[in-house]
Amino acid sequence: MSNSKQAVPSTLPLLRDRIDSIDSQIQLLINERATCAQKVAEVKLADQGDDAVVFYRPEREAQVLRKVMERNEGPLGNEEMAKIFRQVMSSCLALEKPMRIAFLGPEGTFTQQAALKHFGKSIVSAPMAAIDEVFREVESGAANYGVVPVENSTEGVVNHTLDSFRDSRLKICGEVEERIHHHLLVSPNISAEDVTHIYSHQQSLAQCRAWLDRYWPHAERIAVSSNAEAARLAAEAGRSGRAIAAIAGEIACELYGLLKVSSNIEDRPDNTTRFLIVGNQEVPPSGKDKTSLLISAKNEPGALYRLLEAFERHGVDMTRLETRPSLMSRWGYIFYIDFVGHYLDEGCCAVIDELRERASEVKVLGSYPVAVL
Ligand SMILES: O=C(O)C(=O)C[C@]1(C(=O)O)C=C[C@@H](O)C=C1
Repeated sequence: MSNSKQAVPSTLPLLRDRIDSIDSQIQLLINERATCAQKVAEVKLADQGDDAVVFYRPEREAQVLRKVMERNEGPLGNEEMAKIFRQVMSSCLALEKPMRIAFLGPEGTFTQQAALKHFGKSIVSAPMAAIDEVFREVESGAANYGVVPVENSTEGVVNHTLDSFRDSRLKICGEVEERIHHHLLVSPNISAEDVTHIYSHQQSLAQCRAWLDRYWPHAERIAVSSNAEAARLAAEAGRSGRAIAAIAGEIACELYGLLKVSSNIEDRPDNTTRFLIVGNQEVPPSGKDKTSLLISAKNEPGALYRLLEAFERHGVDMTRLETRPSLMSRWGYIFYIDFVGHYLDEGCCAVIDELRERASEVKVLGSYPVAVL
């Protein structure tokens, strides 16, 4: 084993020898860990059987990554170290069973970026044209899990995602938050000075409006179906010598071989989107969880108050309340509520039991680990 107390060599060749020695130890340990993961898969198969076996364990992954961050002593930062272990676990899970993850496409969207952040890069990611198609792909078993956007700090909730839970039996198995950084991108053989049109999704054009007004006031802004589509169009135009630019993220930049003219051009530096992981499994407690509910309130005076009062009385911290038309009656509404804790926790269980008496419908969408990365 490497002894970190040894005197650190001072010459480049000796330092590189030391790095080679450490690398060989790391490589042995990673393969030892992967062998353990293979044994875990055998135990899971023996315990659960071929049809019911669930290899992906979100609660365990969250616990592993939290421990990594808690014991980290640097110089690498906690998040950087957790990302390394995220990929190690992704590779180990792929050894147990390769995961096919459906996401709101096309290739290059922030949702794909979020899927790779949450599951690591050893997955097969499948782009879907719409959010309900992501749900259907997972419900049919064609994908193991799905990743969909649920809210953005600038634009608010994604209604299509909330509405998809009304009729779906899928459970929320996790969440991931992605800082949304927009970049101005052009094809490598295009000069930025020649750009006359800037393509992006309407939301992204809106999120970069002040920057565009200041630095590119004369460029025409063209809204397209997604940032990834804008990046594809910029790459395609570049091949025929047409000077158009795209506003898109890192993954689209890499995917379509574009160059960054300007980075992080979003007007609000805290621009963040939260994504949900949906699947066919309930997740056991991880020690730091949240729960999402769908509730149909009775159409009577004080109905909403009585629902919310139960949380306060049981000391359960409600973190989100969204309203959507119920579609069951013209002015009926359903409520999406997030709260801190797992539905199996005593206080949360008591609240849910009371809600079932006070509401016309209570659907537990899932309890899942609070986002770690
Ligand atoms: O502990 C398990 O259940 C494992 O399968 C091992 C492991 C890991 O690499 O740590 C891999 C995949 C799971 O999603 C969780 C953890």
